[in-house]
Amino acid sequence: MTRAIMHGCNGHMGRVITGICDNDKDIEIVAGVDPFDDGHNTYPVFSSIKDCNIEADVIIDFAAAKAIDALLDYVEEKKVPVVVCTTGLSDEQIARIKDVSTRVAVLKSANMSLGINTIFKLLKEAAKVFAPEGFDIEIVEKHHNKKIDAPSGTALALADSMKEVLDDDYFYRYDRSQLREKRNPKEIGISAVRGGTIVGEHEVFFAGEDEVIEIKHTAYSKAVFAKGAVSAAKFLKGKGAGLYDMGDVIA
Ligand SMILES: NC(=O)C1=CN([C@@H]2O[C@H](COP(=O)(O)OP(=O)(O)OC[C@H]3O[C@@H](n4cnc5c(N)ncnc54)[C@H](OP(=O)(O)O)[C@@H]3O)[C@@H](O)[C@H]2O)C=CC1
Ligand SMILES: O=C(O)C1=N[C@H](C(=O)O)C[C@H](O)C1
Repeated sequence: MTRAIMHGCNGHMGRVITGICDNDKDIEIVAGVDPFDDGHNTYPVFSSIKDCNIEADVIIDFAAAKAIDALLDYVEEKKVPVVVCTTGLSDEQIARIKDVSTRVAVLKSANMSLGINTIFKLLKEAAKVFAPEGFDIEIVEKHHNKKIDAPSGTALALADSMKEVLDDDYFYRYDRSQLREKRNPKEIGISAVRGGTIVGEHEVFFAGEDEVIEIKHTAYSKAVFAKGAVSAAKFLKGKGAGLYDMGDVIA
């Protein structure tokens, strides 16, 4: 049995994960953390992670970038492994996660779905074939109108996965509105659409002369992310210090 703390328990993802754990005998949410609590949870809820006095094997985090520093303080102090799913983190926060992972197990992933984590591998192969042939690379992501960060963490991770196998001079272009020049062949364009209740769509285009390859992932419910996060929490229980990702869980 994995005992988990749900960080961001009253948010959209926290609620879906709570529902999944209610029907899974191998994991139990023993406490939640969220600034606002309407008392609907069956577990105790703390308004701040620093006040949480319940022991657990792992923390599942779907909260907000502004909450990450206090979360990492707690992880360091209690030496409790953490699955970090929150996106929109600063470069400093990402650097701190790497540092903390030298002392505690941390699994960080901008997208917990099987589909996106498989696409990371496919994109590396595709980029190796199409980029040297002069194909332009563009990413378009679409999300609901409640999303705070743009572009999505997944779009950045998709770009990063390709950049690993491309020449160093490739760079990310988020906005062309001030440009009056042709597209730079070394840019990876990343565009964000926000509207309605779109759960999450990511599309990567390799656009060449007279042919276009499109690789697309569509999430139809938040359950795809929640199931991945629950698997990741079970995986991380008892793990030694290190920086893990969903590739380790799926492998
Ligand atoms: N890796 C992945 O696969 C996925 C990642 N995400 C990411 O997860 C994050 C959460 O998404 P979602 O659930 O949709 O967002 P929500 O805004 O619905 O939920 C976040 C919850 O965290 C709460 N919160 C804010 N500050 C703190 C704090 N200091 N401590 C604890 N909880 C806090 C919020 O409270 P309040 O509303 O009062 O501020 C809210 O209840 C986002 O960054 C999103 O991009 C989402 C889906 C999949
Ligand atoms: O905020 C969301 O909803 C999502 N955020 C993640 C991201 O920023 O990539 C993952 C998923 O697409 C849903």
